[in-house]
Amino acid sequence: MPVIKEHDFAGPAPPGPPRARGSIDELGIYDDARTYYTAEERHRNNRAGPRTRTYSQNSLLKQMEQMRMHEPYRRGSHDESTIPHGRRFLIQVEPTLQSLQLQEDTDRNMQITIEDNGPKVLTLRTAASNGYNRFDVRGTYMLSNLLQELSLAKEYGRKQIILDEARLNENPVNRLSRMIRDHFWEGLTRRIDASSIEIAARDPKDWTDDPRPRIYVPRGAPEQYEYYKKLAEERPEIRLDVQLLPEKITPELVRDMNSKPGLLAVDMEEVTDPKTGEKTLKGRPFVVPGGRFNELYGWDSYMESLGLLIHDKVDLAKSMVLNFCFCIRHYGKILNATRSYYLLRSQPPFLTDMALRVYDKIKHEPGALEFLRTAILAAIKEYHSVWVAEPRLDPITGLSRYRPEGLGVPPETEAGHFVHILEPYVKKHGVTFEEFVDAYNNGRIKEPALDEYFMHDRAVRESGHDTTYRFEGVCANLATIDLNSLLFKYETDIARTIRNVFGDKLVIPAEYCVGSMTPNHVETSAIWDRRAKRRKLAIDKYLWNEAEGMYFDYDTVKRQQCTYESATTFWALWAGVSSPKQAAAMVTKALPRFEAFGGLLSGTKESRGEIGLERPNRQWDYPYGWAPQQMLAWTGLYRYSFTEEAERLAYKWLFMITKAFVDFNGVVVEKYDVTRPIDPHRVDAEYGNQGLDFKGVAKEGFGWVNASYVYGLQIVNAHMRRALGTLTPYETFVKALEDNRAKALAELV
Ligand SMILES: OC[C@H]1O[C@H](O[C@H]2O[C@H](CO)[C@@H](O)[C@H](O)[C@H]2O)[C@H](O)[C@@H](O)[C@@H]1O
Ligand SMILES: [Ca+2]
Repeated sequence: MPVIKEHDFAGPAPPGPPRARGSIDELGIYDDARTYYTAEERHRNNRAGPRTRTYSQNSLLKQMEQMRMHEPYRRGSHDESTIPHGRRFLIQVEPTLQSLQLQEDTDRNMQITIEDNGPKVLTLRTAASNGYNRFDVRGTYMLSNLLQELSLAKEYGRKQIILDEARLNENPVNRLSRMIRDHFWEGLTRRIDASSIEIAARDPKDWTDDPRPRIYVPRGAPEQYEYYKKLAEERPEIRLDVQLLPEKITPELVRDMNSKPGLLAVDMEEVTDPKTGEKTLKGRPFVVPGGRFNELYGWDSYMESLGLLIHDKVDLAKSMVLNFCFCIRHYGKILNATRSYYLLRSQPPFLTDMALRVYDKIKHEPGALEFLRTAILAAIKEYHSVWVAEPRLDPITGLSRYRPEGLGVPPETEAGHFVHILEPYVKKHGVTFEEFVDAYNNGRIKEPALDEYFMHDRAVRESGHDTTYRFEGVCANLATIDLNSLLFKYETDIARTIRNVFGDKLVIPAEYCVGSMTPNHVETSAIWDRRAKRRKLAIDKYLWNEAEGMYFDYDTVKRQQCTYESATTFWALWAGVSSPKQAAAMVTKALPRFEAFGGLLSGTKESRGEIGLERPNRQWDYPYGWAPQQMLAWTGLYRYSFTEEAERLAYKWLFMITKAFVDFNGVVVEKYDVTRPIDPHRVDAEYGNQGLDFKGVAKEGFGWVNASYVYGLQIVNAHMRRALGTLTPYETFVKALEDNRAKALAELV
């Protein structure tokens, strides 16, 4: 079986979203909303002269009905429907928005979806006729696009617009790709500096009575401390609280900081202020996941970077790598996310792959090599000090576990998440819930069984898979296939980079040394090759299950393999740790257990077990599917030349997302129920779904799902992409292919 070479893979060739090219592009029909709605000339009805109408599309009709008059009903005249790039409508924004909402948003959730019971038709007036002719806009998709366009037009202050029909009936694959490229990334980009600190500092998870903006600056960045202090003084109205982080970060310190949660500073660059000519600092931007997650996350960022790179937003992906290097330098690790309450834990590590993909795009630029050197050195430091050090390293197997430090109950979870766990203790101590949590967190009440529970809970959150019955009450003991695949990838990436980019010699400066390392010693690829080989042996020994044809976690305390079937088994393909034989076994035996309507399930139904009142659904279990699981599996399957399987899974995922986007007013959410064909975005486990809460038009989508969409479009072939644009279910698509093939064969004879 041919195995593709490391980093040859960046997904197959065709670019993600096609920018409409040729004359349609020159007309700017698919311009981003700002460009489209701020172009004065575009919205001036040059054909109208002084007669421009000011009534809403339906109001004249209503008046005539009231007067029992009949306006001659004219659908667009012949020449309008044959205009090369389609019909254009002359619309009065506010009144049309109002009648549209009143008539079509029947459940009043500020979205037009297949669940609304309106007539699903609205009459618009055409621009070419100066509003004299009318045309019906029909169906959920076009009407919801109209709602979105009008919402955007209103935001840009337009009273009247001339709207291209092509924006209403646009191929949904193109529209979603365009929304992601032109709107969602921007909506999710944050910068922690004077330009927008109040937006970046906002924390929807803040549980305190006074959720004011607060930033913690590490000791090693005094210039940043000065910068934020000055900013706070100059703009007292934002109430920015600037705190210097103590030198030593301990579990007690982090627990005590929970009464004052805040952002953690990330990297800044020195720039010259164009107004004053003076030197100042500028925050390095980053993308946040969205919804309640308004900070820089670990593995979300990696997934997001795959989408950003396809959209040529290389600087943003590069900036996120540099922010990670800053975190390793100042906080000792890539954090779960950059808030004070995440200081002690990390998330699944992807830094080497992320840095190499960025490097690949910038390697001809000055400074590219230094960028890669910094990132690889940071990854080496993180590898030694976080992932292969106690307590995460299991010295017996040589494998690693998620096992962060910490004290007490994680404060950022949704209220009520731990009630069922803590209730018995609350009763036992005869205090209120709040009193118990406070006493337990501060060590006045000791409960060793709870300590054990929360050690595992923290590990669950570090794993990124929070939460799942795979991990409950045991996570910190597990050598997981996910983490060990990722570390194998670090080892092989580092080996190859040292060998191929740095002439097989990498000097490790003092600031990157860990433990007994000698400053400025030289590392070659050999030691990293050996580490990778050792890990592969251990993975084969402890995690591979020949009979089942897949990998399982290994319980390092019970010294036995676990039985929970997790989609993370495919991460071994992504990392290249499997042999071709193992890969083939996984495709034949394991893949069918995880494949569902909308792509890959996180875990199998059998492994999750029965759920009920006492045992609620967990969001990383069956029947949910998550973007990172899909993206890693597609890449892994591709890597081992299982192209057809990768394409099929990508198609199913993309189809589900596109259909929800079309039927539910442009929604893109954090995760999907991949067994639910009609409304897969409905997920009520734990804190519910993120990305649903918008009025009129979605502005952000959700970071890693946005990325999975544009990345997935690179996995499927052109034929599939076209079929997705017409919302063809996978089975219909395959049937059509088979029919065509049979026909072609018959014609051959
Ligand atoms: O607030 C509860 C938990 O939320 C986060 O986890 C979820 O969102 C993250 C951001 O998209 C994602 O990385 C993670 O995989 C999700 O499960 C957070 O990471 C947890 O630490 C937190 O307790
Ligand atoms: Ca509605």
